[in-house]
Amino acid sequence: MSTPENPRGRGGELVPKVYDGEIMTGTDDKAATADRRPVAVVRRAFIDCTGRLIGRVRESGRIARWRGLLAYRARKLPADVVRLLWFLLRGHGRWIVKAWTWATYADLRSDARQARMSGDAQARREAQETIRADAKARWAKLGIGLRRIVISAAVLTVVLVLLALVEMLFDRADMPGWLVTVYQVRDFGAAAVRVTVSWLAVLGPLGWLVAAVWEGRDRTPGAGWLTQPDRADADSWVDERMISRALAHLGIAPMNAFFKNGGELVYLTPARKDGDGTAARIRLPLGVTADMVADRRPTLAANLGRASLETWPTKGDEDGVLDLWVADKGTLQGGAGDWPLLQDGAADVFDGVPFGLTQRGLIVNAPLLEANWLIGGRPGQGKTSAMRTLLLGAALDPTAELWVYVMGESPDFEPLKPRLSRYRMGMDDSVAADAVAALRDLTEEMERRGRTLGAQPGQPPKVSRKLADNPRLGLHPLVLAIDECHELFQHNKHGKQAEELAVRLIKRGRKYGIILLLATQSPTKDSIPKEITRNVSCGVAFAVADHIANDGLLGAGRYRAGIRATELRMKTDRGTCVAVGITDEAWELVRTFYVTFEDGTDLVTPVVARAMALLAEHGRPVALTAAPANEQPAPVDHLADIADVIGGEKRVRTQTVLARLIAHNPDEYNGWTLTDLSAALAGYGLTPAKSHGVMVIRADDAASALAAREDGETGEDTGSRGVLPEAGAAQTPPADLGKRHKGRQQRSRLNTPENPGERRESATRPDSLPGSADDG
Ligand SMILES: Nc1ncnc2c1ncn2[C@@H]1O[C@H](COP(=O)(O)OP(=O)(O)OP(=O)(O)O)[C@@H](O)[C@H]1O
Repeated sequence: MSTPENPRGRGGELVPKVYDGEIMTGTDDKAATADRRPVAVVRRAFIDCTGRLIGRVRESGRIARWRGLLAYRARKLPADVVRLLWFLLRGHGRWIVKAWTWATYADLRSDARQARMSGDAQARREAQETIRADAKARWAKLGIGLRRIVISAAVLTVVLVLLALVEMLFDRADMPGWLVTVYQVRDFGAAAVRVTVSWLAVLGPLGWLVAAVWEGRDRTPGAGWLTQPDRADADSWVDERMISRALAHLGIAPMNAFFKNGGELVYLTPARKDGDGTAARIRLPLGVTADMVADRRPTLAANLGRASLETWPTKGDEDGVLDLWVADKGTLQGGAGDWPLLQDGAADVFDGVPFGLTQRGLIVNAPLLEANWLIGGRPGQGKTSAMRTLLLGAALDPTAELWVYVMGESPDFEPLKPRLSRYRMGMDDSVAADAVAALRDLTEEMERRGRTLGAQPGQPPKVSRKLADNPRLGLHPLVLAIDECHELFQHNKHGKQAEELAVRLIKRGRKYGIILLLATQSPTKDSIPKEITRNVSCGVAFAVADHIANDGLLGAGRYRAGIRATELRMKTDRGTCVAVGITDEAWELVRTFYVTFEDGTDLVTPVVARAMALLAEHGRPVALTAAPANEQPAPVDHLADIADVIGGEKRVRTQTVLARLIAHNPDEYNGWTLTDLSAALAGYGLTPAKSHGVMVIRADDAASALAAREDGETGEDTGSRGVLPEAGAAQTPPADLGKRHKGRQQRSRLNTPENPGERRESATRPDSLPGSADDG
């Protein structure tokens, strides 16, 4: 080995310098082989082992972290000591306050004060009585405790003095056995007390100090400050302490006061990992509501070191309960990935179809059965794609039938065409007319399904998978999707009807496997009827401009409750939506799956091809519901309707008849005027008559016209049943009219119970209505 003075070793070779305390890991082999004495061998082995150990220690990241942590705490030691001293002082202060509160009944008096301030005399009286009763009880308890101690001490002293006197007079050897045992117990007790007292002299003050520091500790939960060197790991770590601190700096006055007075937040659910983030449920202090926190979302997000979109303060079960979900940093930026059914697989509409990934990183199986959807957002944010994904899912269920209406020029659904039994796209009125016809057909289909269900054994309350599988029943899932639906609801001619029919379907179609999917850019109260917004079960909002659009899609009060799609950024958050009703949670932040159909990439067509193959495999046609798209609805029988609305009355004012007709069949009669009614009556050879100065339609006349028409029809062949009679075609009714047309006959009979003969006569003279003698 060389020395600093002699860098050359014993053999004259150059060897590195060695300083005191340096561990020689790379010991010179030659030197090692040279010295084979046992001491030198052991020394070399020791050096070798420790060297390796240190090397390993250096490699271990965990230990390195601990070393870093300890070094950090060592640096912080002076500050920690000051902090502990402060806790010690504050602990004593808090004890004094507690003792004072106890002695002066400050707690009880504050109840009384609150009652007085709220002007509740009864509560105040009760609080004062409680003070009196409680105060007595408190001191009484103290007195009883003290008395017990004094009595016990006196008894013990007497016993000990007696024992000492007896021990002075008698030798222990002469004492009876039981007395000796008593002395032994006394001696043992005395020894125990001595030991305890000697320990207490040391442990007592120490315990006192610890208890005082504990009492004076920071009341914010968690002991993160002990181990958390800095906020470098705040990306994935949100604990109660961080949340409390973030809430304490929101600038909400009652919250500030609460923290200033040493208040502690109650964590109904402590911060815990929840998917790709952290969730906590917090009871807020007096005077603070969850809405107030939601309103300060950007500040809260900044305090937690997150983006606004990653911070979700929402209202819990009550206004004073805050549900907070904070995403792990950056996790919401990635897309949802490939749609699970993109390459293979089928879907079952009864189980839902894959729609997207929630903030918890779970796949949402979107409910379609017993659900209706309203999807909205600003242009280009992913509404149509989301609707298409839902339809693609439904297409992979061979029992589902799909109808699509696009109220604009857009090719988004073109590739689905082979799988759609009804499809119209465009901006012209005929598309709106067809969409309304589809809604009307669906309402009729709904009635039919109601009857079919009612006829099933056990009268099942709703369509089940088993019933849907039976093609003869026609109870399969039927999905109607309308893209840009605001164009339809705002249509000057068809809008009103569309609204009424859609509302009826949404309210009642649920049980019958009829599903409505609506997408819109414009979810305002003018463009989407309120009844629709109120009744859809699944609301989906992509980025929206304001709280009106937000609540239009997600339901009233959602914005205030912190469920806000306004936080979603145009473009940046394209494909991400806030949804309600699609899971059991109050809301979900969903990154929707995207099945590409743009820029020459078409992943939709292969899925549709698979859907077609599935249909073929199950032997199911594309169109299962009877009415083909171009079928004209049966013409409305105006005469029958007029007779119907006259009901059991002898005559009814023309205005009333018109109003009743509109109520009876708004689709047909909305927009009719008295002139239209007169024209229709004239078509049957009827003219309104004057009675008591007003124009009326007589029940007799209507019945006669009907009877005359029926009579004429019996002579015709069946192919002409729908043809309306000519004006002059009213003929004498046959004598057996009542027998063959029970419903009409009953109505006629009710119309003129007192004079059936006259009725028959008047029916022979349809042109004699004005000024008819029977009006008197
Ligand atoms: N889930 C998604 N993931 C990624 N990109 C998406 C997603 N959804 C939509 N996009 C992108 O956004 C574009 C617009 O989508 P889409 O046509 O569905 O929007 P929109 O809201 O219906 O627009 P508009 O109101 O103009 O009809 C798509 O072409 C696609 O590039």
